[in-house]
Amino acid sequence: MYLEEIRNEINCIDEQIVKLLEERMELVNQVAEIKKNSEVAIFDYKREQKILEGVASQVKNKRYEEAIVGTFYDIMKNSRKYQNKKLGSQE
Ligand SMILES: C=C(O[C@@H]1C=C(C(=O)O)C=C[C@H]1O)C(=O)O
Repeated sequence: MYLEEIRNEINCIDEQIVKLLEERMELVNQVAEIKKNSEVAIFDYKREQKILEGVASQVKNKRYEEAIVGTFYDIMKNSRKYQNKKLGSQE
């Protein structure tokens, strides 16, 4: 495949990822609403570790595992950043 063709495929995948990330953030926003009215902390280390372990076990090609797990780590870091901003925390 030529560079342009490969990049077009990447663009299609990116569109799907953006759509799914937006859906994920809608749910994160709902979680934040619940946290706002309770004592539940924004950061849940155990939950994040479980998610990362689950992601690692789903990756079929182990050459990509580090990159994909790292991506999910960043997704959750930004999810927390969003929640902290929404809830006005200094974290
Ligand atoms: C969304 C939550 O808040 C944080 C972000 C998470 C995520 O983006 O998946 C998971 C755990 C928490 O550290 C949650 O508590 O479920």
